[in-house]
Amino acid sequence: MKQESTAQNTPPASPPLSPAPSPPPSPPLPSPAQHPRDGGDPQALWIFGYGSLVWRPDFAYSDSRVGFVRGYSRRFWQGDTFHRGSDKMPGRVVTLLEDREGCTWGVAYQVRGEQVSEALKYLNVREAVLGGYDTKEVTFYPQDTPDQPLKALAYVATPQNPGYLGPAPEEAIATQILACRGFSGHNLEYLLRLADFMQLCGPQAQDEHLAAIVDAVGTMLPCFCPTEQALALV
Ligand SMILES: N[C@@H](CCC(=O)N[C@@H](CS)C(=O)NCC(=O)O)C(=O)O
Repeated sequence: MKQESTAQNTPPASPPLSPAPSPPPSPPLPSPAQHPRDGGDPQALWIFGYGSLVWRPDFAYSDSRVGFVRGYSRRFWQGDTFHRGSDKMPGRVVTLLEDREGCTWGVAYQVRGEQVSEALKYLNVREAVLGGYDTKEVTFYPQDTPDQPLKALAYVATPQNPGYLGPAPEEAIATQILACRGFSGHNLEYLLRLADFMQLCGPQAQDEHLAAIVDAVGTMLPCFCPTEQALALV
């Protein structure tokens, strides 16, 4: 899918200002030599999104492709106390787990010229400072041209970051998602928007971990829905 960005003229939204505690010092931005360049255009960079970035990149880009990376599985194993949770009730967002058999679908965005520094500056705050993610080079396979893979930059939350929660039963993850919200919205929205994206990718794009959490949420939701009596009090 080749999309002309509608975001080219809209400034990237920055995370909402909030009385959140002052974030830790920003980790150094990847230097131009450090991040993968698009072989075709030395001024271009591809950024791979596989969580909130698939529906809310919020930075200007010149092109985008739906596709996948091999050797990684997506897991709701990163805690989040800003965007989809709080210090008292951290939400769960996704990261990439190295997995030889794994395949993770998402969207790669091409940034060019001045878009590169703007995107990296914005994502450094949203992903690294506020989210605990590090950058990693991955090989991205566009859905339409899997024989022409691209080098891309991905933001990955490793087990060494303080927000990392690690594995839990999908039912426990679903309960946490149903209960949490942050400055970017409810954690359930995060889950369902990602599930919607995967639906759009078609039957070849499977994510059993994501599907199990969505199923668990569907089973539990009636318990979280207000009863008639509770609605009568509204
Ligand atoms: N790095 C992954 C995950 C990104 C992600 O979900 N990051 C959180 C930071 S904790 C975020 O940006 N959340 C914004 C939101 O939830 O709308 C991606 O490429 O999409």
